[in-house]
Amino acid sequence: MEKIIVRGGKRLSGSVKIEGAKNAVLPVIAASMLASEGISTIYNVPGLADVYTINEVLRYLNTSVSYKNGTITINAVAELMTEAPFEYVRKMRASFLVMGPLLARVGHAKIALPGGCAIGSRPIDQHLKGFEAMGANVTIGNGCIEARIDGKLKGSIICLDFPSVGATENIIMAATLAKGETILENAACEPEIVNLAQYLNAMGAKVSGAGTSKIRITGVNQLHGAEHTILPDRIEAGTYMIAAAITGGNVLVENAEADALRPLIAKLREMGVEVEQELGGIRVIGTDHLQAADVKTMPHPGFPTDLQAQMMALLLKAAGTSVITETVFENRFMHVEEFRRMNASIKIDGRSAIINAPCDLQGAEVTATDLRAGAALVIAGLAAKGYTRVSRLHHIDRGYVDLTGKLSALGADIERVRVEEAEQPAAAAPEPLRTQIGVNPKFA
Ligand SMILES: CC(=O)N[C@H]1[C@@H](OP(=O)(O)OP(=O)(O)OC[C@H]2O[C@@H](n3ccc(=O)[nH]c3=O)[C@H](O)[C@@H]2O)O[C@H](CO)[C@@H](O)[C@@H]1O
Ligand SMILES: C=C(OP(=O)(O)O)C(=O)O
Repeated sequence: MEKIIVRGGKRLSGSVKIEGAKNAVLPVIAASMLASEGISTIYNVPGLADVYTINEVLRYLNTSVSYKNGTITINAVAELMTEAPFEYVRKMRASFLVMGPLLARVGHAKIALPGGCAIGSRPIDQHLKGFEAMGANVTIGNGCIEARIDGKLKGSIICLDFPSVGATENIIMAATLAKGETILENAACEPEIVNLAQYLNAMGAKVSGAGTSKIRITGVNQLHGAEHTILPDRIEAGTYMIAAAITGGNVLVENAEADALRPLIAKLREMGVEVEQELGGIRVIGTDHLQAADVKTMPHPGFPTDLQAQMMALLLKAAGTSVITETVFENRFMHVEEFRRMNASIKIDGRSAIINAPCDLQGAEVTATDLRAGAALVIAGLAAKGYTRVSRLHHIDRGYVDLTGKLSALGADIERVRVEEAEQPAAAAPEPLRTQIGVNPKFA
């Protein structure tokens, strides 16, 4: 197995380039299956494990996908298969995004229950509610979800209980080929949804209102392949901004878009970090006097849950008491236990983490419990005394292209090494799959 080994104490400086967004490219690749004519070309595609996984899912469904130098070409013209098996889907929850396109184009989809990060119960009831409102018959059994419609889906008015990103994307994709108009209310407003809608419209769809909570989709008869560029990854950008801040560094985060990062920028400034928009990116200049701040994660345009763990790492170095409240996922504090190994003082009270800082962070043997937790531990390691060794790197590889190389180029003392199995910490037991259907307790 591999580990990242980081020795804290270096100030980061220079510039780092941000890749295309994982959370934008996954739905875009899934949406490509809607094109019964022509080829799609997708630019600025990051070389991430999740991208390879969704490409494999599409290939299994009889779509031709090729990926070279950051560009994917997809030909989905052949007759599609409609069943996505467990061995692909379990790796990545976003595989479930093929359900909307399959249902719209072929009228049938049978998908194994999706996997994902160990960040709590992640039901898919809102996706299914949308498909059912459009006339699909949905059944669940033997670890699979099957949806079927005789003829075409029908446009409908759908109001989500919660602005779910995945449900919004799946329902928009399903509605593009439905008969009539679909109105989606309480829709998620994330920039990745705007990016998806732009692609769908380039394919011939009629989607308006993406980026607001009310999205209107008028069904069309057929969609065709199109060219599309993936927007920069705001979460990767935010991760490097926080890494720069925790080291008191001076880093230009190239391609980062300030509009998509407003809540993080506001919090960094509140903590005393200098953040400037420059031509070509965002510059972050750290301070040796970080101030405590309270953070509450929310759907966009609130503070993103995907930056919560990294922000916690930064708050461990800020003077005073900070409170982080996680409202999006019910169990996204798995990194707290790992931070405690690094001498962090954090108390959990329900959905809040109370941080007493500044902590005298010390390097330790830690485990990436999920994707962003992994990045956060590396960030904490940049500011800790001595060596921090992070294991379970497959989580980090889902969402970061060459995290070690990019941090090293900024001056961090960091390397990724292969270690013998016998040296693995006892904690490296296989992970249980934590996905379930049903109603999120918060909606019950
Ligand atoms: C591939 C991708 O884009 N992943 C992102 C997407 O995940 P994802 O699309 O899975 O996240 P959702 O917005 O759907 O989930 C948000 C909350 O709603 C709940 N929920 C969701 C759907 C549903 O049918 N029922 C239900 O109860 C979830 O359990 C969670 O508590 O948005 C999350 C929230 O910004 C991000 O953390 C993920 O990085
Ligand atoms: C939770 C995340 O991703 P996913 O929804 O793909 O598990 C993430 O990107 O932080």
